[in-house]
Amino acid sequence: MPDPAADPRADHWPAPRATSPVSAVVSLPGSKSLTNRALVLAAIADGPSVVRRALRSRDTTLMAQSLSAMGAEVDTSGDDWRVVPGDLRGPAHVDCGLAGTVMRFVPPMAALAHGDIAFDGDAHMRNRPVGEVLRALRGLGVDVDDAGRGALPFTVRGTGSVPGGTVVLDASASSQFVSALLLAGARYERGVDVRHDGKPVPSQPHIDMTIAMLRTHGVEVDDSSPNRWAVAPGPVRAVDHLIEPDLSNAAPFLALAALSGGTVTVRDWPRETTQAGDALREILTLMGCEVAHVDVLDAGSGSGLRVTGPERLQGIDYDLHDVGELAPAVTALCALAEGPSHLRGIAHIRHHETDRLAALATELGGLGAHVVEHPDGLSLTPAPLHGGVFHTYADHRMAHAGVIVGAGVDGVLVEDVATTAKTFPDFAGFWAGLLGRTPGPPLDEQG
Ligand SMILES: O=C(O)C1=C[C@@H](OP(=O)(O)O)[C@@H](O)[C@H](O)C1
Ligand SMILES: C=C(OP(=O)(O)O)C(=O)O
Repeated sequence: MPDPAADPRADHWPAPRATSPVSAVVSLPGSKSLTNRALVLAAIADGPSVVRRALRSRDTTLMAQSLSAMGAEVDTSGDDWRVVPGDLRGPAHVDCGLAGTVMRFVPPMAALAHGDIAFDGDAHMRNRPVGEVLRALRGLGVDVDDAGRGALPFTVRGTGSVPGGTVVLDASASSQFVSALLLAGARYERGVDVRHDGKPVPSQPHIDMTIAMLRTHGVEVDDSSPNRWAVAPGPVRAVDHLIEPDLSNAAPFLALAALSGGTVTVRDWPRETTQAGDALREILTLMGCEVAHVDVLDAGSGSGLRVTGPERLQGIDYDLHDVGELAPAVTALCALAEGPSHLRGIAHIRHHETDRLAALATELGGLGAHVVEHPDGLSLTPAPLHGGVFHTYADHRMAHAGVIVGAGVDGVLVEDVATTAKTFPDFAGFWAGLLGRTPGPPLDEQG
């Protein structure tokens, strides 16, 4: 008889408990942010290229499909995805799903196509902000029809070229607005000169990632002045990318070490990276963990990042403005800590897959946590937690928060854990395998 409790398709998945210190070495799938940038750049490059160890997940599959729909050849049959740019053309339809990177990054390149490119997505995607990108595109000479909504659904009516030039926008709701314009900007006749006017732009590492990747493609980017990014017109050279493991998706795995007093090593953690998830090294250190890059893994060859959890997990006061996507996992860990925490600077995560501040306050509060919701963050004071249903709001990182709490507390049922497929194939199976519950895929090594 299969164990129904182990079935990640169940509406309410009993999160496995870490009943003893977890000891494991894990290999994680590739970065969503790196994969989707590499795909966009490959599709507008001057020749064919390969995206090695691409992440295969809902967000990256939607990106690949949108590029194919516009005329690029994208072969996703192996682990290394091959992209041959073509003449971009419409009519085509782009399904954004719930992927911010598809909804924001694809319209500026769709503007280079001949013909109409129509965009829509999941129901909640119609609430996620994109109006500033569309307004900026109009300012750069692109015809966009959004019936005045400033949101999905909309149509980009491409003419095969974009004048480009200077544009001012408010990117305080999402760094992706800036990344989107920079990624396609070199292919505009005058390039782009993007200026931000508004409250601080969040997620700076993601803008740095965009700029670093553009430079790898031979694109000239001037980011020497604050709140201004200029991309010179010119070709986007074809380059092969090797995708790093997704460091933000490492959060729940490293959290397991932190909450159980065990040791978890994530293989191939880069020494240098633009990924926001690298901030986990500092955050977990502040919470009392021992964190170290290791050149040779205890269990064999290869390198990685090793985290060993403390006897008593400490709370933190931390500004997550630059690394907001870590907030759900970090908040869940703070709910298990022995001291109070204050997480600040993340008003913008109310526009992520769900209003994450409200969702975290509600769901952790429902399990007994003392959480106060602020306009730009959350504070938590230690309280005994109990089991119950943890709702996920179609948000992969809410599911990560749920399984983290469930590893530390009996009887947590995570609703729709399968929503993790947005950025991590078979997350639940992997997680269950790690905690000794079958079925689960084999891990590299498990102590
Ligand atoms: O450019 C990217 O790949 C991302 C940028 C960030 O978006 P925001 O700036 O909207 O937070 C991040 O949270 C998201 O997960 C991925
Ligand atoms: C905010 C996120 O995703 P998106 O790329 O859809 O904005 C996220 O993955 O945490």
